[in-house]
Amino acid sequence: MLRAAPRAPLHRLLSHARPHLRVLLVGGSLTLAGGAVGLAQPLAARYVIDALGAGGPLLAPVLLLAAAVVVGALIGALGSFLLERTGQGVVLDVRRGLAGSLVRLRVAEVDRLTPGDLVARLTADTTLLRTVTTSGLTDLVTGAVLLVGGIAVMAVLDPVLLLVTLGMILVVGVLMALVLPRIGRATQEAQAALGAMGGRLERVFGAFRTVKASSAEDTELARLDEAAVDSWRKGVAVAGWSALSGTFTGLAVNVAFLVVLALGGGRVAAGTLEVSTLIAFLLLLFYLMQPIGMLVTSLTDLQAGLAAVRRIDEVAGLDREDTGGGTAGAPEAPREPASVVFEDVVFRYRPELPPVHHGVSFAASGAGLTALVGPSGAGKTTVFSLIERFYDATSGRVLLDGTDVRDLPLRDLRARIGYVEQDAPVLEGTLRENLALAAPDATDADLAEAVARARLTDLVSRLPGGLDGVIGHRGVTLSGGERQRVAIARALLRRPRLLLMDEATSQLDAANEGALKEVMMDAARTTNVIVVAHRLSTVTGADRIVVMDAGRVRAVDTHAELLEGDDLYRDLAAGQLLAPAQGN
Ligand SMILES: Nc1ncnc2c1ncn2[C@@H]1O[C@H](COP(=O)(O)OP(=O)(O)OP(=O)(O)O)[C@@H](O)[C@H]1O
Repeated sequence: MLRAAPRAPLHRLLSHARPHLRVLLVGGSLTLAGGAVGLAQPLAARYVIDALGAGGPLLAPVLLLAAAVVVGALIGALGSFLLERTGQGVVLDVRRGLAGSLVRLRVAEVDRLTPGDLVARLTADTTLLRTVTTSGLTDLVTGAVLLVGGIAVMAVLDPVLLLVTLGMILVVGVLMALVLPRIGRATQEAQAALGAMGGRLERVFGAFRTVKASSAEDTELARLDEAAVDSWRKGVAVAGWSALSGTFTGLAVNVAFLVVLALGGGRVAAGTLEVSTLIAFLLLLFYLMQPIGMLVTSLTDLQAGLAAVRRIDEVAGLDREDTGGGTAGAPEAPREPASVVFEDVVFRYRPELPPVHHGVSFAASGAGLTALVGPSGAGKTTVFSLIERFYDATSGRVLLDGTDVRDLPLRDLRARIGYVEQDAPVLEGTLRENLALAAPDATDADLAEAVARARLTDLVSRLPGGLDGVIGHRGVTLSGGERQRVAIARALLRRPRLLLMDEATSQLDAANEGALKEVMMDAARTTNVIVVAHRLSTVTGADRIVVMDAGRVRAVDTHAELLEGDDLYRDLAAGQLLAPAQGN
């Protein structure tokens, strides 16, 4: 679904760990030191056994052994705390970066993505990085160093028995080379399935009432279940491969132990090997299980981490908006009405789709009301999307105040505009938060003014908590008309120089419609207001009406002139009982 990231995943994984290099080095060194102290334990044990055999004083050897155990444990604990803390830091950094990328994605990218999958990338995939970028990396190094250290000590103790150990290590190495790529693949598939499950859940909650009303719970549940089972299956595969490698590693160590015991025991019986040396060797062999286990686990984690990095980096490769520069939200004085000009605009949503605009041209400047009317699908809402630069025109130009919108910093461009979407989305939170979304610095007086202008006073007095009353997820606790007016108040608070209003196709009763018309006419006295009108009754008094049909502008005129001169407009008006159709 998403493009692959440009850089090698291992490189990217290491780049996430790099800012924490110093703490990683300290944590890793402590783990290493803890391990080294552990490495000394078999030698201390040999010292105790020799002292026992010789009947010498025991206090010093026993104290040394106890110190090795306690100090090793303490150092190890501190090291692992530091690494875990760093791991959480890496996850925080990556989540921040990813959240920044997600929020700044271009609208066109979001059109083709599944939000649920993006959520999984931000939550589940980033979590996978916690271990791998810290203890995973340090365990890899520490495990390798300790393994080499252990082998060196073994070489000093007995080179023949060492050969048996090396054979065992070779078997484990070959095994890991076979298993690791499979673990990596299965992890990535498991994460993708988790993302798909998020997507399917979001599909259900995005249309929850429709799902219920359609009695579609069971079919939707089946889709969710399918994704859950898919993720489970891949997770089980990872568990299977991990268990297999763990078991074979354990088996290899045990076989090596038995062979060393048999060979060493024979040599002890023959008097060619000290019993203390054999015991020390066997202890070392078991001690080596720890670095070998570290290596196996960290390499397995590394596979999971690389899978997560691939999925996270796919988001980093998506197109983002450059919102930098500009003077966001800073009120400009005086706020003159902005002018809008469309110059022969051709636009297609995606290269493979046919154009939605086939050379749209019109101009709307100064204070006043411009209405865009036309049949469904004519391209009216798309006009707004191009002004806001949610998309860029394929050819032709969109000018705001005489400047091509592509040449304006996005923040500056959008700071001039108030936008009321057709379905007037309301965000979860309080009414105050919803209103101040586009104008965080709005004072109580500003809020009160916008509430009054958008005819929301009744709602504020009815809502428990007033302005601080909580509005449910997607505004479900509000009526359609209230949502529309909340969106209008939000747009007005921005003190826009251009107000774009996409009229709701439904939801408004006569009283609401009248209120909306008043708000619109009121705003049009000082602002350039462009409205996509589905009800012609809302715009009969507009200064100009732009009639669109199938991606083209048919006519621009007043209501009275259009009734006279434009067939389509006359039909639209007749359909809404505003004027008799031709021939009636
Ligand atoms: N994000 C999108 N991706 C692809 N095609 C789209 C997208 N949004 C709209 N379209 C298509 O573009 C065409 C014009 O849509 P637009 O929403 O501008 O029409 P409209 O005149 O506002 O319609 P309505 O009156 O029904 O709201 C439609 O055919 C629609 O299917």
